[in-house]
Amino acid sequence: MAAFTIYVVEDDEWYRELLAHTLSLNPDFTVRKFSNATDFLKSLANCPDVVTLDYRLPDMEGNELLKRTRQLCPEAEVIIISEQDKIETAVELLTMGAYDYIVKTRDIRDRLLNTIQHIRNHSSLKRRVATLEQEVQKKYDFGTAIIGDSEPIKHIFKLLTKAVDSNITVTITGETGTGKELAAKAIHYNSNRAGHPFVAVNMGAIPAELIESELFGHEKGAFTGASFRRVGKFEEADKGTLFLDEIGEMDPNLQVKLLRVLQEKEIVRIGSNKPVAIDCRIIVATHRDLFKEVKEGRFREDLYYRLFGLTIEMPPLRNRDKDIILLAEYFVNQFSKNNGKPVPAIHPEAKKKLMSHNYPGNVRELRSVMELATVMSDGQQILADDINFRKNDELYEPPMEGLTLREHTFNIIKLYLKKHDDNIKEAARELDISYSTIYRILKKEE
Ligand SMILES: Nc1ncnc2c1ncn2[C@@H]1O[C@H](COP(=O)(O)OP(=O)(O)OP(=O)(O)O)[C@@H](O)[C@H]1O
Repeated sequence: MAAFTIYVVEDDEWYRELLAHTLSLNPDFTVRKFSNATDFLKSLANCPDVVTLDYRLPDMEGNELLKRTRQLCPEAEVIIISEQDKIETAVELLTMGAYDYIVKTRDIRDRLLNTIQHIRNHSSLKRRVATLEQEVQKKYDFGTAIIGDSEPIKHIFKLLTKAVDSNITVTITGETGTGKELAAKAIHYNSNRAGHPFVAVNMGAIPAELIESELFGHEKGAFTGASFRRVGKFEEADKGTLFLDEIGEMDPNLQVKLLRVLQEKEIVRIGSNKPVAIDCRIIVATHRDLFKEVKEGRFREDLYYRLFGLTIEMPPLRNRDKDIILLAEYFVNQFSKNNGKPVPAIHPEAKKKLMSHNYPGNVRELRSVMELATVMSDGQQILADDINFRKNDELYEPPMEGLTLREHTFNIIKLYLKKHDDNIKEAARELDISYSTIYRILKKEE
């Protein structure tokens, strides 16, 4: 861990030396001592990680000093050291943002070291989260995350930039596997909402009776089985982005509710009557032609126009010939590196074979073909024989027409299970639903 700076502010010399000595025994700690508030405040041009603050100093009230410290160094944690064990004072100081309140007793040293250890763990966690956030952001830089150099994809980059620069509602359309979710993430992680959650919900994959509580949350006891309060996806995505995938599959009753939420900018948890304000950007996606759905009466016209903002149509891979090899090399590279293997080259004959396919499963299909080819190759070169396209009837493409929502849900779950070799955990993860939901739906259809 990096060096950790602690300022000890204490007018009683004996205590000041005791605390400073105890802390400086740890070689990672840099300790500075102050006997009054004035000198201490002057030193806050450089913020420490932690301050131990005597509650009674000759030149300033404890509350006031805590307030100023928090203003000057909001990231520094303040531990109040006090003579008295008064619960009201402790509560007041903790509410004002003090990290802990320690009374001058025999075990003060242990207590102080313990608290500082907590703070260190917490701050290293905070640093880790910040690094991870940066990594995620880098991962979704347009150029690095969305591979392509063809004219259609260059046009998409332009639209994505427009979406990032404004808060406009975005509808992403396109066939399965064309990168709709990837585009939504790229918008989010490049926008000023990037530091907040990106929450994805697949409207087609969640059973109708669960979707409302999934989106809006519920209070404890709102219905049988609601044994705890649950925050819905709208609240989870607070200050971030809510990605509603397969919006065209949304139940008509729910369409009305969604429209209301978009208009009022608030939701009401099931079992509650208290509205909760929401602040999240909405991005929706569909593989359907929503306007046609409106004309045929399956999608509400008012919701359609409410959602109508910027439409980004992801091009199918067959219209982006130029990107096929680029993407193929990218997936081989990524897969080999993730598995700690050398990166095989793609033989010209294999490239020819890749160029001759029409990719009904789009980029997702190319990705799985290339991952399998990497496994099948001798590690040096991917040959034409290593490239295997699945037959059309095996492709992952859920049938959408003429089914009830329940049948549709069941089929989707079966397809995801097939895709993950009956691994329920993996299927649940990808569908963003719980294990138990999968079990329950399978059981019902038996
Ligand atoms: N241009 C691209 N560059 C790199 N990877 C891509 C690109 N487009 C898609 N992918 C990858 O292809 C896979 C499918 O993409 P994604 O899930 O975003 O598609 P989708 O259109 O949302 O699919 P569906 O309609 O089935 O939900 C993902 O692994 C994604 O990372």
